Amino acid sequence: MTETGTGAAAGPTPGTPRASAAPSAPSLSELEARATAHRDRPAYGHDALITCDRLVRVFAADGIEVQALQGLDLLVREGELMALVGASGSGKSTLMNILAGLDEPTAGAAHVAGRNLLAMTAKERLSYRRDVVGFVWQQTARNLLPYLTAAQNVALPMQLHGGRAKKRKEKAERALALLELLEVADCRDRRPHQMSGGQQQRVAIGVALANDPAVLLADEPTGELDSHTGEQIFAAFRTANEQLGTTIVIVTHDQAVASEVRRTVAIRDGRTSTEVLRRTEVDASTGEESLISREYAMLDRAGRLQLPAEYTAALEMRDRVALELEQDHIGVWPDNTGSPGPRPTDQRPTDQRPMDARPTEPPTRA
Ligand SMILES: Nc1ncnc2c1ncn2[C@@H]1O[C@H](COP(=O)(O)OP(=O)(O)OP(=O)(O)O)[C@@H](O)[C@H]1O
Repeated sequence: MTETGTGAAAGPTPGTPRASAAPSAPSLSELEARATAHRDRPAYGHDALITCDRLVRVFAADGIEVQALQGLDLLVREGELMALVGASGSGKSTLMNILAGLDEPTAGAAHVAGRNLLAMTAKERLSYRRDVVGFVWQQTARNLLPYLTAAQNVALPMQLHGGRAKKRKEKAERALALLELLEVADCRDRRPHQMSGGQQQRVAIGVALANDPAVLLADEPTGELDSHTGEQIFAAFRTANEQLGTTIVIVTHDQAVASEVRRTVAIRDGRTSTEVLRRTEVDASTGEESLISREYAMLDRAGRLQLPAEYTAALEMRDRVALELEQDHIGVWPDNTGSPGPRPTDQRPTDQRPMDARPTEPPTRA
């Protein structure tokens, strides 16, 4: 096997050992062509609605530094309804606060709907929070003003919105239309304490949608609710996504919510680590529909890949691994320095088979 200290992306021709001779120096015209290609290629995330590029957020408290985000990359396309999951302390809320315009990253880049989140003036930040993003928080009490009715709560962001002023009647009509869409029109004249937690959260979604934001952010919106009510809240998000086309990002610990969306991104130690994509497949012969779900590891822009802990533990991989580029996948072997390298695949006992990173036919979980 070829021993290599660099990523497979710069590896040898598939299936052949890495050449030992140094490559010849590129000519001036080759260097020029490379520089032009580099300059002309589209920027990372140019076609995404949300782009987080190597986002870092360091908190300093009592002389101790906490790296809440450690170079997080994330792209969200317009019209997506996706979930963010991760252990407590992995950085989910930190990311949401940055996307909501409530906090600023220490380094990296973040763009939402064409706004650069690191270069907004106080005035731009205010207009961003009013018009570009809407948010729904876990604590139902944080989402609504207690002394206003549901209809008044939904109309309030429209009243605070500057510029193209809507007439009072139009605002009231839009507030009612949103409450109807979210199936809480019957609560329009009730104050929050006269509504259930689930009704309050649906009204809160109405408030977040009032100014027709490009993005709706929700941090644990079903956290304080029982599972049945949680399903109803998730249905309300789906309605907003499908009928209004709003892009929605939901942070959740709720497995039912995470498994309902097409895309779930997991954050680990302040970085995106894995992603589960789901799609519906129809059996050509029976016409039966089934949900196909596949888990992918994230490859960052520097070519770094985080291997799942259970995989590395199963093969006792630590510190170093050996890589081999094959025609359609990359093999990853535990470091067995001092012992012969892995034998060709067909002669290897099953328990010594490498972990394969194939571009096609990844494991499928229903
Ligand atoms: N204002 C702050 N000052 C200091 N440390 C902070 C601050 N906010 C967050 N942190 C730390 O940053 C890390 C990430 O926190 P964050 O709240 O983003 O995690 P989370 O994934 O949302 O967790 P949870 O699921 O428990 O809400 C944690 O170690 C947390 O203690």
